[in-house]
Amino acid sequence: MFIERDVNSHKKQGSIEVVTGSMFSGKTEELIRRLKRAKFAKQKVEIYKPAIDVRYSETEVVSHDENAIRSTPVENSANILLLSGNVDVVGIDEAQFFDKGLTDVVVKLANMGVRVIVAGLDMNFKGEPFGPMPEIMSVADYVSKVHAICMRCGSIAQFSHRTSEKEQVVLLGEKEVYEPLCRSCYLKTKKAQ
Ligand SMILES: Nc1ncnc2c1ncn2[C@@H]1O[C@H](COP(=O)(O)OP(=O)(O)O)[C@@H](O)[C@H]1O
Ligand SMILES: Cc1cn([C@H]2C[C@H](O)[C@@H](COP(=O)(O)O)O2)c(=O)[nH]c1=O
Ligand SMILES: [Zn+2]
Repeated sequence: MFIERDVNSHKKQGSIEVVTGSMFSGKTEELIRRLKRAKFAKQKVEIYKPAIDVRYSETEVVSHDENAIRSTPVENSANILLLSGNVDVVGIDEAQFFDKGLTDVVVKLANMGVRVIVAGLDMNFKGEPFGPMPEIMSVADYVSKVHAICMRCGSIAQFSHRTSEKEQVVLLGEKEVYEPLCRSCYLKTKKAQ
């Protein structure tokens, strides 16, 4: 489990943390856990998500287990910078859906002394890097890769397999459209398609 060296350390120096993995791997729960701890430490916390992600709520980040935290939906990464004056900690969920400018935004925030925590899918359903996530992982101070459980064999899963035939990269959905799979089950399933 990720433990902050010092919840207040960003006051001396900003930082970038990334929580990544497949769908159902616990990214949002981990993001909420870290942000709630920052709130207990009386820090000013702001949470953003892309405006397109309205699956559970327009104004909350919600995990698959229905843990929730208030959030601001934003149209693009530049808005995050505009809205984050005087903030100690910035949380960003579903970061894969943001534009490539998100990398610059998180670096600028960290350089201003902000602790930035980014959660997002590392790969799309094709197993390819997703949106700005690869760049953000490379500039991050800390990267936590979390895993789901494979729905076919019970191993550790890192792929988000799409069970529908739709081909566009962005397709919002839950268990009706996606299942987490391990490498071996993902490859077998793709071969059989
Ligand atoms: N196959 C699975 N493997 C692990 N967790 C699962 C699975 N299916 C459902 N879950 C639930 O999803 C929760 C994680 O939800 P969440 O934090 O929203 O994940 P993510 O943001 O990575 O999609 C787990 O605590 C668990 O209760
Ligand atoms: C793999 C994949 C996922 N999506 C969508 C599906 C969900 O709406 C989100 C991921 O949510 P989670 O919090 O990580 O469970 O992303 C997509 O649009 N395209 C994909 O390839
Ligand atoms: Zn498997």
